[in-house]
Amino acid sequence: MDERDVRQRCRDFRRAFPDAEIAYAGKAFLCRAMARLIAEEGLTLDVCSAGELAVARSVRFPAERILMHGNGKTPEDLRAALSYGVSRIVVDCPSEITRVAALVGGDGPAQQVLIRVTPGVDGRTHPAVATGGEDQEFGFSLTSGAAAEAVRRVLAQPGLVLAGLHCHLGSQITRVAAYQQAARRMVDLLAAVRDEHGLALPRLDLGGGFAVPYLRDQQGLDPLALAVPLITELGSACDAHRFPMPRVTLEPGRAISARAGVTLYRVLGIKHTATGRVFVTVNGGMSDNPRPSLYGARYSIRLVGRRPVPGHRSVTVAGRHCEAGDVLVEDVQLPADLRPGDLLAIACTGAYHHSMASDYNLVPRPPVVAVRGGESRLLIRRETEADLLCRDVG
Ligand SMILES: Cc1ncc(COP(=O)(O)O)c(C=O)c1O
Ligand SMILES: N[C@@H](CCCC[NH3+])C(=O)O
Repeated sequence: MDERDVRQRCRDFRRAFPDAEIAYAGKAFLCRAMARLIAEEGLTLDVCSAGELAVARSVRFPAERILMHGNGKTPEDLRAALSYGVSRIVVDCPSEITRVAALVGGDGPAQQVLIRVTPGVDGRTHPAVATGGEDQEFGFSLTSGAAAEAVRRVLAQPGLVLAGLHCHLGSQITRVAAYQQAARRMVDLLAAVRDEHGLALPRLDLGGGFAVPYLRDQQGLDPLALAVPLITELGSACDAHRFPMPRVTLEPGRAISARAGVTLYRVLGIKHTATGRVFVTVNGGMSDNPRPSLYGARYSIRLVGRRPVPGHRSVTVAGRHCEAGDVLVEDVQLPADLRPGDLLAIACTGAYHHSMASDYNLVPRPPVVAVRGGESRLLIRRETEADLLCRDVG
């Protein structure tokens, strides 16, 4: 992980949206050093489990700068959030509203909540990461009236303070217009809440999902390109309803950490199939990067550490797991003299790689190393056989 890159991305967001709260989505990549960095850069942290919160707590991340998300928060998640005193809990289910209120009880300080709204906006992204439309499991529908009903339920709970509304369109969103449309619809709802309850909610959280290009021919969404059109749209929607401009929160995950990450693999073997394909097998795969098999994600890869002799050929880089689908990069040009022992580097692996890694086939998870100014430092050590066995108590 290139530490300077992560810090620069945090600053880019803060500069593009000087009046907004920028909340890093920890699900993209979180460890203690990352939580410290996010705190130092003045960002808020979005956690979605007691586990992510435990990392934040272990570095004393300020509770007033933590949001808790999740469409299925367990009682343990909620208890952890309340006992640490997180700033806001984003409620995502009718029963969660009463559950949080019951946990707060009559004596404790009231808990601030946001309501996660499904705005009915198509982010035009991969269906597995699209959360702005109706037919998926996140949020209270704006269209059906479920969101307005959730507002009534929260307002009826004395232990809860409704701080505002939230929506998240999904991930890898490239269109500014999708965020503008969501902003308009959310302001309509804020105005409807004011008209019904006489209450101008102060906060509007428009989620994350800002696209990152993994390959040269892919489109990203630069915070600077988004900022003016989005904030202008929001301002005119507020003006139209004579609604005071709410405090905006944005929750970038991938856009902060993806490009900082490079994964190194060691070539284990090279095989020619009867059909004429060349498979290069490496010492990792779907256990450190499930994204090709989940979303058909594509990556760039290159030989590092030595100068190849001229000449390339098309190969498929496969992982070491017992699945024919464990392919990291398909049909890519790599040096023809590639051999076992070589190192291959895959770019743009700083988000949703280590955080989605598994122990499949009991292959230990790789370490994470930070680099800065020519120095390297271990952030997460390599998993060992002892780690793999330590929970196995049978
Ligand atoms: C509620 C919420 N906020 C923010 C994010 C961050 O998304 P991304 O990493 O695509 O910016 C996610 C994940 O998609 C999310 O579920
Ligand atoms: N894991 C997904 C993104 C999901 C974001 C979380 N809501 C990816 O790698 O693209």
